[in-house]
Amino acid sequence: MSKGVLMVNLGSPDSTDPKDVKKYLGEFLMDERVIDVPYWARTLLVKGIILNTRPKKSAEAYQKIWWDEGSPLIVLSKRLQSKIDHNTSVPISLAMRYGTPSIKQGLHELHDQGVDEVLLFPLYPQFAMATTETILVLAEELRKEHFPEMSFTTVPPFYNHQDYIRTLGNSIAETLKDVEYEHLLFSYHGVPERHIRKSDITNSHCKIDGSCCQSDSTAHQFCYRHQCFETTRLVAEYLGLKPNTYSVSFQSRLGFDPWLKPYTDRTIERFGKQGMKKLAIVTPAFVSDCLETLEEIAMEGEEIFHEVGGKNFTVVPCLNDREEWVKVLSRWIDEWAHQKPVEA
Ligand SMILES: C=CC1=C(C)c2cc3[nH]c(cc4nc(cc5[nH]c(cc1n2)c(C)c5CCC(=O)O)C(CCC(=O)O)=C4C)c(C)c3C=C
Ligand SMILES: [Fe+2]
Repeated sequence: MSKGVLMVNLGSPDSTDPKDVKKYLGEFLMDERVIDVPYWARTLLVKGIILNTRPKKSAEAYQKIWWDEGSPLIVLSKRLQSKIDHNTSVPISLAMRYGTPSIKQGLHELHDQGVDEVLLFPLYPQFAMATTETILVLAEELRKEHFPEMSFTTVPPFYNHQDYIRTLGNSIAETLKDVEYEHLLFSYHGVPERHIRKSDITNSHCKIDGSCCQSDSTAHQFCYRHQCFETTRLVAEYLGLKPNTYSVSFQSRLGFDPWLKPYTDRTIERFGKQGMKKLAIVTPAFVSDCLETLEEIAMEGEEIFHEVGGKNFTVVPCLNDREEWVKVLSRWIDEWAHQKPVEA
């Protein structure tokens, strides 16, 4: 048996050309775990409505953050992969759930190196059906069809892992060490409330009423909302943050269904209107900076804050290819690679 790792992130369009953005959004939004309505309704919504207007708007947003080497999300994921590759002895491939390099390409790359035992590593701290689950489902479909000799092990969501909490906490502390701020906002990517209910394995726990995420439940294993609150609680504890100096919000909603609240844009606006002048924001649902952090938070978020009288707006960068993070991931991979197979 030969081991290898497939790290998977979300993906980006191939370029900022609206045609490429349309292709990417088409693949992304036609995923039944992202827009979870029946196929006919999804087709009508995505191909009949969203893809007629959104690609132009999204392409303009991508143009504001695009780097000479390409999409920040892809460039940063590649830098992370390359640094981990230097630290570990097992082959590491990188794939994107949407766009390129695809999961199929990543598995082929490992297959060509003789790998038959794969560690699937979704690059998401918190579980969501629109992120972790869709990666695992697609990878398994591809395995059955094209790589039946391969076996998979999965890295579980690491939202409460002490190594992740420490690394995130240190990165926040480093960014904010000489910064004056009145409040630290933990802004997570939003999901429709319906997604949270669908992922409730008990079918009865989830109320999305502010209290269910705090009580003990096996449902939390798959509850994005609970996991976001836990990451926040643990980081706040690690940093010794005082109550009421930090809070949680959810960004990037799409469509008219209720999404997780409070919404980040409205929270920033409210803070400014209440007279807050110095706000810091961290985005722990993303391990790599991307459109959602560089444009929606660092540009749009700052504009909203300034419009309502806010002054200092500080954004904590994602973990990206930070040395401490590279060391943590390399160690996790090495520990998996060198563990002995369980005897039958
Ligand atoms: C129904 C739509 C969407 C759900 C649900 C959703 C969940 C979700 N997404 C991320 C991470 C990222 N999303 C990004 C971009 C993005 N997300 C959606 C829609 C949903 N996301 C759209 C339409 C887009 C594209 C841009 C746009 O048109 O606004 C990105 C950035 C990609 C990049 O190229 O930089 C990330 C990362 C998470 C973690 C998540 C659920 C927890
Ligand atoms: Fe998204």
